[in-house]
Amino acid sequence: MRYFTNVHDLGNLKDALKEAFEIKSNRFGYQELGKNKTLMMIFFNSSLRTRLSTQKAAMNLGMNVMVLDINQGAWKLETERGVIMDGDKPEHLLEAIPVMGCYCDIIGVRSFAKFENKEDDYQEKILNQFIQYSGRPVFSMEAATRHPLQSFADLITIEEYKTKEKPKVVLTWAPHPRPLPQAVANSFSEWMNATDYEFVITHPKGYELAPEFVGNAKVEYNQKKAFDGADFIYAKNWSAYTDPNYGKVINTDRSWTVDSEKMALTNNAFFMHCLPVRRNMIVSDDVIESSQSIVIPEAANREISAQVVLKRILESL
Ligand SMILES: CCC[C@H](NC(=O)CCC(=O)O)C(=O)O
Ligand SMILES: NC(=O)OP(=O)(O)O
Repeated sequence: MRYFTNVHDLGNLKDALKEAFEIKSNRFGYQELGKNKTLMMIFFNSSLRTRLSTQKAAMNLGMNVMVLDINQGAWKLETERGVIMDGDKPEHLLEAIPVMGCYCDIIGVRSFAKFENKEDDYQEKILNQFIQYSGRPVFSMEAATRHPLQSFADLITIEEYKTKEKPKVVLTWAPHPRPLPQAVANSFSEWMNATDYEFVITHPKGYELAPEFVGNAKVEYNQKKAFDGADFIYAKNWSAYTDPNYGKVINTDRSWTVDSEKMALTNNAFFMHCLPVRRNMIVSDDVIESSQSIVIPEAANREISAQVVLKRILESL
């Protein structure tokens, strides 16, 4: 595997899950693979889990790791071609990318949607320049439209906790004060649609995700109906996708916050969220602190999803 940007790059999901569970019980068993190999992690946006879990996964595999926060310490980067660079950006992405590629064997990139140009975001303009110009294998640490390391960890977690072969999984929108990317919701939907789970997406009107991510999911505008009989509740905020509201907050209705009254409608569902989470906006304190909340094991599985991906890329070098 040379690139990891979406669910299809992993191939057969059952095989990937088998490999994940094997690694989880033997995470230091492949240190020769990463010996004298360097991972470079490039962040255009903040991170805790991705930053720490991916570094840990690389160290488990015997790799060296370098981390670069583009907006702290590195030169501000011009990303538009043809621009006269007489402003506050001394370096162009088209030099910086191949230079970074000189110093490592594998590159991870985090570059959120900017909401300035929907086409640029949904064509993954930044991530694809790293793929095109770095000369190295590249994986996404959350790009404009997907967060595959998160979604793979989410799938591992559901497989660990499910009590039936085909659980009912509900992705629910919840309110947030800022315009957040659709990436986590898109990606979770893409991965859930690749399983044989019963998958439902619930959100207010106006928050429809792009059709290519909704796929065959059932869309239910009534959150309480969606929660009925659910085995897993996956909460996430996202900003509007459909024009003319792309990247906008069009609803902050706190009746969509996941609370214990709503969780009581479910089949004693587990609560999931990728974190970081805005308590009492997305979810009430008592729900995220309840015995049904699996957000910490979910975050712990980020080390495993990253290690499967890095191991497969190392094996292809
Ligand atoms: C893994 C999630 C990363 C990001 N989350 C945020 O940017 C949260 C920022 C905030 O709550 O102000 C998102 O929603 O895509
Ligand atoms: N879930 C996740 O990717 O967290 P960070 O943004 O903290 O990396």
